Order: sequence, then structure tokens, then C-alpha cells
Amino acid sequence: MAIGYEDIVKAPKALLHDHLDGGLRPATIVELAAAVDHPLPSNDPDELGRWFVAAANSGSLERYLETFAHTVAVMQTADALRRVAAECAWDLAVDGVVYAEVRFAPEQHLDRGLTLDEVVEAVLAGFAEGTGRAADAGRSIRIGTLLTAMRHAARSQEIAELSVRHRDRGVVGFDIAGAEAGFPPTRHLDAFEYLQRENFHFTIHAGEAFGLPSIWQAIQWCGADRLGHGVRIVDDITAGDKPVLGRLAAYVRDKRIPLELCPSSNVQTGAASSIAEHPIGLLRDLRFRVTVNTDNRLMSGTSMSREMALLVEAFGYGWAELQWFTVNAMKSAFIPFDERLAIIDEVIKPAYAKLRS
Ligand SMILES: O=c1[nH]cnc2c1ncn2[C@H]1C[C@H](O)[C@@H](CO)O1
Ligand SMILES: [Zn+2]
Repeated sequence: MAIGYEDIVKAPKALLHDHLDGGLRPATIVELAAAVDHPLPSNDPDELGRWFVAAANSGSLERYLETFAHTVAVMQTADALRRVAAECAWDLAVDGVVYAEVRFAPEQHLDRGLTLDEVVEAVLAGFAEGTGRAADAGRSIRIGTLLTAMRHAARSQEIAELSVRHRDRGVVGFDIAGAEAGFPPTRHLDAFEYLQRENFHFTIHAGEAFGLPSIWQAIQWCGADRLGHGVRIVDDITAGDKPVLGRLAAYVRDKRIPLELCPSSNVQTGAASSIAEHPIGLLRDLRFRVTVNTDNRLMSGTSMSREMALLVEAFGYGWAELQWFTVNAMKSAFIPFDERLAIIDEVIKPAYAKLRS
């Protein structure tokens, strides 16, 4: 039986890779931009939403990233950051996401005088507000925050220390993002070594716009717990009736290193030519630790439910596969093991059992 979209929305979902500054509501951008006189490509929310998707459909990660100038520009005050975070929590909850790790780069939100700590505090307050409101409405969601350092900049050590400073207040991990080619993860080795000494968790955007060397560095030099995208690991797999894994692909699979795959985003930046041809099909068949993610809901005009629905349509997946992606994500989350298990056993498994029956 084909799975209906409304049922996918109802099914509990876990999301590990979602950017706060890539998920604003267009109407919120229009309002916030008016308050700070930031010129937008359109002041009509519907048109603006379409502009983001079209502009991000560039086939290049560098041009895709240019669209963030408009979201980052309106996220420069504590009030704006709190509002955007609260709306993010609510929007994810309404979409049936029960656990999300949402990331952003604090260093990009200092233009109007906030300190790094104030930026983080505002976002954490917004998540608390949004999750509280969602819980009151009967939609429980847990949000963990990841702090990102921009890989072209030189603040990763500072952002790593900021992450550790806020670890008991909702920050559960660290990441690096931005243009990948020319900015290898080893540029930030000091930060990763510091985080390892602190027993902290981190993921690295790698294997999206650049291939195997980036993935290899992220894992073998930097010690990443997960791969942000990591989709280019297929370059180390020889396809055929019996696919053959190279050393790196075998290592990633053997060690159960989670892949934060983002199907729509990859099609937009040219990392995959279509959803149907996205390597997620092969990687799932080979039982890599695959997870499904949104990356940037605004730039892709998407949601967790939509990403799942696209996969159902392209690969004929049923509830068994959707549950597998969801449990994979929950197993790979950066919150403590007992809390992950509680969500899997008490929320995810009972809901899918019902949907499957
Ligand atoms: O998919 C991505 N790859 C690399 N960098 C990205 C991606 N999506 C968003 N970013 C960047 C742009 C944002 O401003 C920054 C922090 O969220 O992370
Ligand atoms: Zn990303």
C-alpha cells in the first residue's frame, strides 16, 4: 500500500542536519528585513520563498551559499535570533519531527554588537520557547543545538570552546560548514583535537562539493563522529551486481559512521543529478548508517516529511525503511545514550508499529 503524505507527517521523525539560518519562514524574513532596512529580492513572502529555491538551484555549493546573505542579515539581534529559533522548533514539531539537531554559525551573528555567548543564549532561549509551545499543543519535540564554525574563517577554536561552555545548556555538538573545495577539515585540527580532549561530539561537512580526500581527512585526521552529507563516499564504491567497497568506504560502513544525507540539497548543489539517482538508494542497500535530512528547508522548499515522501516516490520505500532511517538518526544523535534509547523505544517504535499494522 502506498504511503500517504499525511501519514508521513504523523510518523515521528529524527533530523540531524538542519541549519537554523537555512530554515526561516519567508514571511519572517520580510518582517525582520523591514525592521533593519535590509533590501530583499522580493518583499512578498511567496515570491521570496520561490526566489530562495530558484537561487539555490545553481548546481554549485558556492552560489547556493550566497543566498544565506539574506537570512544571516536579519538574524543580528537577540530578539530576531530568539524568534527564528522558536519558529524553527514549532515548524519542525508540526512536521512530526520528535528529535532535531539544529546548527548555525554564531560568528555570523555579531554584526550588531552581540557577543558569541549572547548569540548562543538567544538561540537556546528561542528553542526552549518553541519546544515549550509545541509541547503545550501536544507536539513533543527535543532539540539539540550544534555550533558551526565557518571553514574559510579562523575562529574554529573559539567556537569549539563556546560549544563546550554551553554543553550543559543544550549545545550537543560542533560542526564546520561553508565552501568545501580549498578548505580542508585539517585547517581546523586544533579545534577537533581540543573537542576530543573534552569528550565532546562533532560532525564535519565533508564529501558534498569535494570528494574522498575531504571525507578521509574528516574521519582519519579530525576524528569526526559523523559526516555532514558524506554522499561522495560512493566514489569509493565500484557499482555492479556485487558492489565492491574501497578501503575508506569499507571503514565508514564497518565503523557505522553516520551519513547525514540531504537529498534535495544535493540535487540543488549538483552533488546528485536527481532524487532517483541519489546515492542514498545504493548506500541504503549496502546498509551504511544512512540518515535522511533537510539541510536547508528554506533554500530547498522542503521539510522532513517532504524528503521522506520524495524517497518513497523515487525508491518505493515503505514504513520499514522510514523507520530504519529514523532509528539510524536517533542512534547517531549527540544526546546521551539512555535518552536516545528512550525516544527509540517509547516514541519511534510504537508509532511505526501502529503505522505498519
Ligand atoms: O550544505 C551545506 N554545505 C556547506 N555549508 C552549508 C550548507 N548548508 C548551509 N551551509 C552554511 C551556510 C550557513 O550560513 C552556515 C551555518 O549554518 O552553514
Ligand atoms: Zn549543511
